[in-house]
Amino acid sequence: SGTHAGRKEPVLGLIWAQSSNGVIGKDGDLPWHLPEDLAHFKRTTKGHPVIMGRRTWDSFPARFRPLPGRTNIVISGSPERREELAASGAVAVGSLEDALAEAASSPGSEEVWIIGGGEIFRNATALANTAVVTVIDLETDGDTFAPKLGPGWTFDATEPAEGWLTSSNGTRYRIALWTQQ
Ligand SMILES: CCc1nc(N)nc(N)c1OCCCOc1ncccc1N1CCC(C(F)(F)F)CC1
Repeated sequence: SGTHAGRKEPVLGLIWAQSSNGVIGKDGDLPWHLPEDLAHFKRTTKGHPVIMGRRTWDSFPARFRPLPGRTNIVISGSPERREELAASGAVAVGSLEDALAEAASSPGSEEVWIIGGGEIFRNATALANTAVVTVIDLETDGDTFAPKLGPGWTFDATEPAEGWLTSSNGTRYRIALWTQQ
């Protein structure tokens, strides 16, 4: 995406959108509508491999699957599901380790983006070196939550530095960048 191209080592990034109380999902969907975040998500991940869990793949409206212009790597423990996923345009693997190996040999692998969901994020926070978090100024309930970034993570910046951006639909949000050496 260029945002991180200045980095030396390859970017292994986590990208998610969350409410102010840490919700990232509810009943397999996003509990908000934020077009500017969709644009940010597409712009950041375009041209790079994306890694996701099977539930996140299932949460996409079918018209978005597979995300165009990037290798869609989906983690599923079920061999049957892996066959179905491969038939629908994903690269299906059985573990995060296999997903990272697949991503490393995919186009645009100087940046690899882990895009969800909660379980995958939790397993990846120890391995990733970048987190790009859309924080939405909204308290909402949900069933899936953002991971805690451990002590190795440093808060770098938000865009905008102060305050919030306001979406076309009035929702306020900002984008926070964290890194881990
Ligand atoms: C965008 C939501 C989003 N934001 C940031 N910043 N980081 C993410 N990791 C992320 O979650 C992507 C996977 C989950 O995504 C969806 N989950 C439920 C319903 C719809 C979706 N979307 C709709 C838009 C579509 C498009 F390709 F247009 F972006 C992708 C799938």
